[in-house]
Amino acid sequence: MEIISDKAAMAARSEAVRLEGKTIAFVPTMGYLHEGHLSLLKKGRSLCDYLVLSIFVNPTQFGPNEDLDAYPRDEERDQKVAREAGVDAIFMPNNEMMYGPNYQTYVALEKLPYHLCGLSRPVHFRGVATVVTKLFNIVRPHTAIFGEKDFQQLAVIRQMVKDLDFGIEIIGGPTVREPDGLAMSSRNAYLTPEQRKDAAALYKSLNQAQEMVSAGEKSAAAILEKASETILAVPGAEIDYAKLCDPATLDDVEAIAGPALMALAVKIGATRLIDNKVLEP
Ligand SMILES: Nc1ncnc2c1ncn2[C@@H]1O[C@H](COP(=O)(O)OP(=O)(O)OP(=O)(O)O)[C@@H](O)[C@H]1O
Ligand SMILES: CC(C)(CO)[C@@H](O)C(=O)[O-]
Ligand code: BAL
Repeated sequence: MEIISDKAAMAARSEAVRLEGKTIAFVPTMGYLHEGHLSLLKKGRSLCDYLVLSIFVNPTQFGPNEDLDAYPRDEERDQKVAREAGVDAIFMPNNEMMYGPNYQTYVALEKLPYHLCGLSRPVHFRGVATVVTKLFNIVRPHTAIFGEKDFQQLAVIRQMVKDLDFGIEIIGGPTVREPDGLAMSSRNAYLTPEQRKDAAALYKSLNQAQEMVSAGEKSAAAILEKASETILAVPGAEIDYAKLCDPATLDDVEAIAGPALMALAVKIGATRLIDNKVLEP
């Protein structure tokens, strides 16, 4: 496994792999790897000849009062885990390599970011779309894999790849969960043991919503009221949003008439967690 921090070296490696007629799968991450990331790496490994993992905590997708500086990091452990997962190259640039002096170009979508996480994190998706564009141009993958836990991010990337003709196949991987249902996330490391137990309320509320829909409930308001009740039973929980929306446009849905995305962002103490489930009538 190669560890590459220089973008020209990464581009040259990808070019050499392509010239050999091999295919490249790419899993972009911010590191502090867990089983969710591993499931994406496994998918990539099975799909292509050469597997690239990137680890870069991208400053442009964090707002001024967010957790950029606190974001958990463990390079040594990540490298060990990546080697065991069969990664061929880790691309881990630094901020100067990605955003040099006088940096001034950004990629912004006009509709999808104006929903869900984009409302509470106004610069977030512009930062994600920009860094993923840069990573795609450096790594030049045939296929890239993203987690469904970040449902809106996956939608943004699919739209961007289609609109800008990237010619990269985008694959979504299902959310990997802890035994109590909590979606795995690097940010789970911020939770105290008590908060960690309480955090299972997000998954519980998604399942309750599916049960209501399966029992014939159509009203989004009724479903979301029950979800709020379950989540707010947790001491110190604060709902950033709890929404039912169209999985394609992310527009709000008032009555369930087909598959609907239930999306949650909840602060447990200082930690903001997201989760989602597509509810099937
Ligand atoms: N539990 C999970 N199951 C499947 N994929 C996941 C899971 N958690 C994260 N991913 C995916 O891994 C990729 C890298 O995500 P990232 O490094 O931000 O991890 P994270 O654990 O989501 O961190 P954060 O705490 O910032 O949300 C993204 O495509 C993300 O959707
Ligand atoms: C896609 C990504 C690596 C871009 O920084 C990040 O948003 C993430 O880890 O989901
Ligand atoms: N997994 C999304 C990265 C972020 O929250 O910034």
